[in-house]
Amino acid sequence: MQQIIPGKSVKELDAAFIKDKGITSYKLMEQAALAFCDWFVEQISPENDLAVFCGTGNNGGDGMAISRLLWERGYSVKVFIMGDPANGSKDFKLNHEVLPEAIPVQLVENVNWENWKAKVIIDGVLGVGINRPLEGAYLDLIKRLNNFPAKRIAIDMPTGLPSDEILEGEAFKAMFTVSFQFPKMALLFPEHASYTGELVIKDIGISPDYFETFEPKMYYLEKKDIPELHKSFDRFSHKGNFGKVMLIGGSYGKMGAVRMASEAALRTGSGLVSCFVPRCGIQVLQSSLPEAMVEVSEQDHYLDEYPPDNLTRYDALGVGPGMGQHSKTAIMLEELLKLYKGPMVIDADGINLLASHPHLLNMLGHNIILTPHLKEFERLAGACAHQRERVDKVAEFVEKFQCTIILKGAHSLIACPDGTLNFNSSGNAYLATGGAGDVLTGMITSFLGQGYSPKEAAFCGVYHHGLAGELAGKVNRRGTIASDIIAKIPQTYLQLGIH
Ligand SMILES: NC(=O)C1=CN([C@@H]2O[C@H](COP(=O)(O)OP(=O)(O)OC[C@H]3O[C@@H](n4cnc5c(N)ncnc54)[C@H](O)[C@@H]3O)[C@@H](O)[C@H]2O)[C@@H](O)CC1
Ligand SMILES: [K+]
Repeated sequence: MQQIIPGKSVKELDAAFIKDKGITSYKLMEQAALAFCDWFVEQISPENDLAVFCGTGNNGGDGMAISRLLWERGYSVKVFIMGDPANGSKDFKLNHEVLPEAIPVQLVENVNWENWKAKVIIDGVLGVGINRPLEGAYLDLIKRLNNFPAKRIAIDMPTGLPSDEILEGEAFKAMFTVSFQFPKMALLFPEHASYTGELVIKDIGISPDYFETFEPKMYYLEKKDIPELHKSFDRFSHKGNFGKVMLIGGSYGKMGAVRMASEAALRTGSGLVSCFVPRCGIQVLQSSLPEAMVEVSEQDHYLDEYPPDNLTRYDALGVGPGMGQHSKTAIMLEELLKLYKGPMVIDADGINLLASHPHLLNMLGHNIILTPHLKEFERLAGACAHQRERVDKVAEFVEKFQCTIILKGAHSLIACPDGTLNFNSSGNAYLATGGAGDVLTGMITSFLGQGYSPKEAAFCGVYHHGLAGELAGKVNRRGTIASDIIAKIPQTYLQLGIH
């Protein structure tokens, strides 16, 4: 998996790579520029005139190299330099020197903005070298570019965005950020969505072993990582191999949640799916999901204090969807935690009950995966000012209670008891729809039931869920509903080449 390291470590990483490979830093910059251009030519046709803004550090060096390479590929390019080129970094200067004379170059301070035009703005002003908020001429430039009607593309980082912290002040509002080798952590924060735009990661050839010495252990979960996590089944496999799981939840008016989680478990491949619901749920489930078996609790409208009998029948449990927060249900959850030693996902009202009965937290452990969204997590662990703080709190929580946490959102964070923090790459905004979380619970429960470890189940569940959302979103766009995501689960296996 691709490791994410702090922006301040990038120089050290590059230096180790360059030394080891016996190449120059200029060559590495050229590789980065080529990777950017390979992506660019697929997106933007040469009819568009380009304005490339370059600082005088290595981000500006990238900008210069990209200007040359795109000009060679037939684009009309103009270069604008922010800062004093005489004080530029070594590789900025080298790339400045080899810039073809046909490319016009101007200092930003000399630009007459009246009648200035460009269809595409490429931001190579500052990258991971940023060490303070933008001010003065830098701030003026970025504000101007943000208001300009052009397509905006950032090289490595949008200028002004710190690589690992929350933005203070202003930054370039990119529609696309093409980041080299790994996503800088701040590009994954929800607060920065309008600055990062669509995130593209381009490999520049630095292999994973160069990352290993760096802390913290943060990773980016990508499509290529998923197939090897999957178990293979053959034609002699029987439904027992695919696991027997139970989804526990539902309450009066919220039976859909447990129904969707159960269908998602079936679509993810579970051999047998049972539900445990209040009495009022039996008709709903039996008539809308005939593949699932149903057991009922004594009460009509909520789950009473007694968990289902004989829990050892199940390979995994998923608890919480639509469950409500009745005090009797809290007792049932406590009993479950006492009695069931197999793997378990706890979601939604299950998490809310943990938050309102904190003594239960000490019963968590390696076999348990919690799947809170941001607000549910804050109910568990206290309010957080922003995602940076939340990431730290998630890591602390997991260290303390030794369970897995999946903090849901764009780039869901999977924090594991082995100390790793893993950000997901799949998914899109169409996943933000009622019931999508229930679908995720069903999927992870299914993987646990199929014998995947909690870490493998969390990775596969989150990745496939995001991918199903992407596939559903392609067809249904803003009209995507959770059932559409369920319907696309089988196709995610096809897309990943898994049988
Ligand atoms: N060999 C390498 O080091 C590679 C670097 N790459 C590029 O190099 C970039 C990092 O380059 P640098 O380390 O030179 O840093 P940057 O080019 O990001 O920044 C240059 C300098 O700007 C100054 N600065 C910081 N904050 C400022 C502010 N708010 N206002 C004005 N000036 C400010 C700092 O002195 C900083 O060193 C990466 O983001 C990436 O684009 C890529 O070419 C890949 C290879
Ligand atoms: K930039």
